[in-house]
Amino acid sequence: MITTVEEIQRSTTAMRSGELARSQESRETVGDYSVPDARMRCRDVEVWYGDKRAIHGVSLDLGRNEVLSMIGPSGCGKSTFLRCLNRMNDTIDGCRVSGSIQLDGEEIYDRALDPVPLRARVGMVFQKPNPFPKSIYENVAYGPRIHGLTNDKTELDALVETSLRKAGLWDEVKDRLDAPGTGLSGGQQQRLCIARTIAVSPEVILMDEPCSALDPIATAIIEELIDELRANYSIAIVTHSMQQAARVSQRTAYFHLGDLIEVGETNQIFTNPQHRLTEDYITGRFG
Ligand SMILES: Nc1ncnc2c1ncn2[C@@H]1O[C@H](COP(=O)(O)OP(=O)(O)OP(=O)(O)O)[C@@H](O)[C@H]1O
Repeated sequence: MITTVEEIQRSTTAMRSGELARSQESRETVGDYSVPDARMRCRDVEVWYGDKRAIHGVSLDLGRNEVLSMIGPSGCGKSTFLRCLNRMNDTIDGCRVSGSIQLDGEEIYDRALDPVPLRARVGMVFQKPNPFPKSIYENVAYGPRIHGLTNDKTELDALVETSLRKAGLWDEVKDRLDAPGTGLSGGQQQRLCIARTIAVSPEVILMDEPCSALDPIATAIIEELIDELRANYSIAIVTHSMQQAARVSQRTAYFHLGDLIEVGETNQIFTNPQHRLTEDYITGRFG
């Protein structure tokens, strides 16, 4: 136990020199960031907010039918990197992205590529459930309607039902499809947002801390759902919960101050991390 001012100073100096030693460790990514037949392939991605570099040359693949977790201390760039994958950063003033990000071999930052259909192919679920102020039915039907995915009302009804079923919500809402989406519980609203994302036939679903506003029961339901969705989609999830990363993902990427420090099989990252910074984070030495 630290009792005197001198001890506090000694301890602080030791911590600083430890941090310095770690900061001088290699920031080359440890582990294989590539996967065969990747759904998304990111190479040397840099992100700047004005003159501040938030992501430093990150290369990382997202495989087919996998859940990839992105973890790391607050401010390390997880959300920034996630938002690159469907060009959501385009909406932020002063944000610049460079490097290569491909979806099925196609450069998503190509000037000729329209980000609106891209965001249907790479859907996003946010931290706070954000249903439209419309009925449950309309929340799901809106996307397919604007993207012209169905020919008539019968097809649209069927698509709404399928999407709500895939999101595990149909049985709870089938008798009140005209009720407002905002009247559902938080966990149901998040599943409604997932149904809305699924309805436009995405290839990839990005999730930015999708359970952080939910209670443990609603969280467990969403985690089960993520596991089921993996059969049809590639999923990248940002989470602050290492337990959640361990439960839902097959691979985990550890970010630190804008660098991708380590990536590998989730089990290996949590039981046998190769980089000191990863180990410090998962053992709770900082974060
Ligand atoms: N819109 C923005 N404008 C300027 N800087 C930003 C913006 N968004 C993020 N940043 C900065 O970029 C860095 C990475 O932030 P980001 O939100 O991606 O981190 P994070 O790992 O997702 O953090 P958290 O876990 O706290 O959500 C931080 O230094 C942050 O301050």
